[in-house]
Amino acid sequence: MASQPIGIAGAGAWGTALANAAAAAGNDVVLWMRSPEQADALVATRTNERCLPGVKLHERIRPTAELSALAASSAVLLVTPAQTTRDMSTALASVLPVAVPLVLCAKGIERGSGAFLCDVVAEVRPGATVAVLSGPSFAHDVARGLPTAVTLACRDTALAEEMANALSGPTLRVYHRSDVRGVEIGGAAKNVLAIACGAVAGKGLGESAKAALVARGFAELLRFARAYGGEPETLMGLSGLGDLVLTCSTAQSRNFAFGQRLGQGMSVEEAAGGKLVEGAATASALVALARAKNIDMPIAEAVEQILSGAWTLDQAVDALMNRPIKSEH
Ligand SMILES: NC(=O)C1=CN([C@@H]2O[C@H](COP(=O)(O)OP(=O)(O)OC[C@H]3O[C@@H](n4cnc5c(N)ncnc54)[C@H](OP(=O)(O)O)[C@@H]3O)[C@@H](O)[C@H]2O)C=CC1
Ligand SMILES: O=C(CO)COP(=O)(O)O
Repeated sequence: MASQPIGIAGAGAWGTALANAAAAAGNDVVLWMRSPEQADALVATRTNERCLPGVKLHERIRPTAELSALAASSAVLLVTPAQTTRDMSTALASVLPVAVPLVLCAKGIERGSGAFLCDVVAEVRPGATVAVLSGPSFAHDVARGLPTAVTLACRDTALAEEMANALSGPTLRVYHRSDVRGVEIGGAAKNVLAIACGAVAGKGLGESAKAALVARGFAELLRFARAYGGEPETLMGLSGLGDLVLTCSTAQSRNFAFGQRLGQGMSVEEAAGGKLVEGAATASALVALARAKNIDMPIAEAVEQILSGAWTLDQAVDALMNRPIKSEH
């Protein structure tokens, strides 16, 4: 794997941080972005000031706006927003040999279709190998070389191990697993739950309420994953509980910060502030999938009702607090 470069499609905060980590792990990296101007700027300045300010690009990274430059990669990490997965994997299918695995790094479920992102890729790139990389990892932490651990899942266990080894470096530790579905569910669902935690913080409802949301949110996550074929052990690991705890803890998370601003009384548009909020894009699909299998997900449901304008935050709190008392599970 080390003789060929690792390809990265998407040079936002996470794509750039992963490019640096992959290069630090001893790989040549081809970093694709859609804007030729941005690629020229990265080549000239060796920084990505717009997305990851203050971080120097590793010398083994080659920025480009030519998608075909990814064709010789040993694997391509797709690091554009979840809702671009269909278009991006279709575009990649036209330039990548089918043998090149695609590693999905976005966290979400496709809106409208309700499709898991791995299934989207399987549809547009039949026969190709798909993997998922997820876990508690802020781009800025990884880029600063702070110790971080994530999970890479692929049904081909030997390939999962090979890719995890190739991406692991001095400060990024990549575990491997075969449960692709469990890993992708953890990443997608925790963003929706983090919006609820942020709203609790923004409204000043206290640390006890926040801890209750994390615990009850995790119960929702487990229920959902079980119903959709994820392994409970996966959800108890980095990509489930680990990422839920991280994202529910700090306004460094865009999802948490978005919820916090909602809690302070801002509208949905104001609260997003032009930033990528994956939980807001995924909430309706997550809730629709839960309803389709009668999975009880009151916190995710409350987030969706707030985002759709059906409930105020006060109504959501009332709804959650006035559910029938029941056995905890
Ligand atoms: N940031 C983080 O800490 C982490 C993020 N993630 C996940 O990674 C994914 C990306 O997040 P992040 O990098 O932070 O987001 P950013 O907003 O920083 O970057 C998004 C990138 O995607 C590009 N992009 C947007 N739309 C398209 C499109 N239609 N076609 C091609 N490229 C497009 C943008 O290009 P342009 O600049 O031209 O608009 C930009 O380079 C998300 O799913 C997120 O949940 C996962 C772990 C950590
Ligand atoms: O997924 C993340 C950390 O693991 C990043 O979360 P945000 O998208 O909420 O910033």
